[in-house]
Amino acid sequence: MSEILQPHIRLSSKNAAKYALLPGDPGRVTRIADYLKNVKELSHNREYYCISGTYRGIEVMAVSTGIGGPSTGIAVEELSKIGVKTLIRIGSCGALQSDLKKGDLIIASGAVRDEGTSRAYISTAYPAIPDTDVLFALIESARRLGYPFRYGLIRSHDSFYVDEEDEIDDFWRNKGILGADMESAALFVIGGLRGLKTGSVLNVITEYRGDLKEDINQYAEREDMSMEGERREILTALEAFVRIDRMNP
Ligand SMILES: O=P(O)(O)O[C@H]1O[C@H](CO)[C@@H](O)[C@H]1O
Ligand SMILES: O=c1cc[nH]c(=O)[nH]1
Repeated sequence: MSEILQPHIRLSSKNAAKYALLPGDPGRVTRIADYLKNVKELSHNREYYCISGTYRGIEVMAVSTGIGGPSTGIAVEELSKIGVKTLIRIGSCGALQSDLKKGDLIIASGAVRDEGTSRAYISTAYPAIPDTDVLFALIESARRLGYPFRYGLIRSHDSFYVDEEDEIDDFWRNKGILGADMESAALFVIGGLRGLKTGSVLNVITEYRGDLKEDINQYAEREDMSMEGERREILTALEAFVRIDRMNP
């Protein structure tokens, strides 16, 4: 555990909690604060906005990762250095299956490693999977809260605006992949290599063959079911921390 100030998240072991929520968007950190008590603003540097607080008596942090594997990898490494042990991504994603609707949750049981960051660490023979306790805790929490969700494989990618994105989506859809994000694979692989417990719960903000740009604009403007999905994923992850903490107090 390092007392040295980490250069990107600008935190040291003095700031660490056992549990961290990892949204991509710094704006989501501000909204997470509404679910916590004793909220403290810890740091804000580049894409990393970091707060701490308590949820049902448990100390948690929320740290934004920015978009994509590289900035997520930096956050995960630096959080690990200061002593954070359990990290759950709460992200937005695009659905690849037609039964998934806006505001539904996808709990990732593994990620296709179609991005560069995890490959910079180790060959794709190494699996991108969450910690089993975290996965089960997320599933149980979503079930108890009564939220619509599916669990299964997702795809993490670096290719938001490539010309062939529809064809790529169709390829993975036909392999049964539920949705697409840009960070979960890096989180799972780096977390696995560093001995961390990781998980990922994603809010469907655009349906299969939906209007991606329009839907992301709606999310940025905090409209419709995407905000309800965000509320659901935050509570699912916080309740998962409570379950995990009961198992390993
Ligand atoms: O909403 P966040 O958590 O950033 O997640 C998704 O949104 C971004 C793209 O709009 C990517 O980071 C993708 O993974
Ligand atoms: O389609 C989408 C939507 C959000 N994030 C992604 O990575 N893909």
